[in-house]
Amino acid sequence: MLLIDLGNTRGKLVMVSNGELQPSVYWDYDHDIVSLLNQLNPSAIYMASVAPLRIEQRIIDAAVAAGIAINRVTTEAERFGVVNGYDDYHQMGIDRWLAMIGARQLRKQACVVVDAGTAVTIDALDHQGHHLGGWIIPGLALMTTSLMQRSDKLNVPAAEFGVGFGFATGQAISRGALHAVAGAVEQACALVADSVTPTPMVVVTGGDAQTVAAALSAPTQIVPDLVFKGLRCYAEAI
Ligand SMILES: Nc1ncnc2c1ncn2[C@@H]1O[C@H](COP(=O)(O)OP(=O)(O)O)[C@@H](O)[C@H]1O
Ligand SMILES: CC(C)(COP(=O)(O)O)[C@@H](O)C(=O)NCCC(=O)O
Ligand SMILES: [K+]
Repeated sequence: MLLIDLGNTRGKLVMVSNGELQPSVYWDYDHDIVSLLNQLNPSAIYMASVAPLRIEQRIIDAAVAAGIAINRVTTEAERFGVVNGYDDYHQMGIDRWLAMIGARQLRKQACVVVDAGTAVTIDALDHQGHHLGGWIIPGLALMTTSLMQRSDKLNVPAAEFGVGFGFATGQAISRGALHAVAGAVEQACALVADSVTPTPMVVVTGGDAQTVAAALSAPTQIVPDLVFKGLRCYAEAI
C-alpha cells in the first residue's frame, strides 16, 4: 500500500509494508511520476492533496495506466477522535486534517500541531480532540523570498536560519522569519493552555520541522511522517 501527500512544494510518498510506515520518497513535480510508481509497485494508493489538480491528475493517470486502485481522502467534520473546528470543514486542507489525526494517534492530550512547509499551519487541539481553530502563515522560504523580491535593499543572498537576533541584512531576514514562526507557535501554546494541560505538547512536521523546532522553547516532538500517520488511519479503515 502506498500513501501519497501532495503539498505545494513537492510530493511525499510512503510505502506501508508489514504494518510499518517506510521512509518518505520525494516527488519533485518537475520530474516524471510513472517510473517512481513502477519502482514502488504498490497494490493500492491512498492520496491526500492540496496541490493543483493538474499535479493530482498526473498521479491518477499513472495509477490508472498501471492498474493500481487509487483512493483520494478528503477533510471531514469528525473522524478518528478529532472534531474539526472550522465553520465549513470542506475548506480545510487535507494535510492539516491528517496531521491533527496523526497527532491524536500519538497522544490524547492538548497539543499544537505545526506543519512547516510552503505555508506554516498551526492547529490547536484540546485534550478531548476538539480542534480549537488554527492559523496559516507563510512558510520560512516564502517569508524570506517575498521580502527579498519586494524590497531593493533586502535583495541580498539568503542566510542560514538560526536563532537569536540578526547582525546583517540576510541574517536579520532569515532569523526574523524563524522567530515569527516560533513566536506564533508559542502564542498558540498560550491560547491552548488550560488547567488540564498547562503546557501543551507541540508536534512539528513538514520540510522545515527541524529548523522550527530548534527555535522553540516549549516541549516539542518532531514527527516527520505525521500526515502519513493520519492518512494510514483512512487507508486501514477504508
Ligand atoms: N530537499 C528539499 N526540497 C524542497 N524543500 C525542502 C527540502 N528540504 C527542506 N525543504 C524545506 O521544506 C519546505 C517544503 O516542505 P514540505 O513540507 O515538503 O512542503 P509542502 O507540503 O508545502 O510541499 C521548503 O519550503 C523548504 O524550506
Ligand atoms: C494551508 C495550505 C496551503 C498548506 O499547504 P502546504 O504548505 O502543506 O503546501 C493547505 O493546507 C491548504 O491548501 N489549505 C486550504 C485552506 C485551509 O486549510 O483553510
Ligand atoms: K504545510
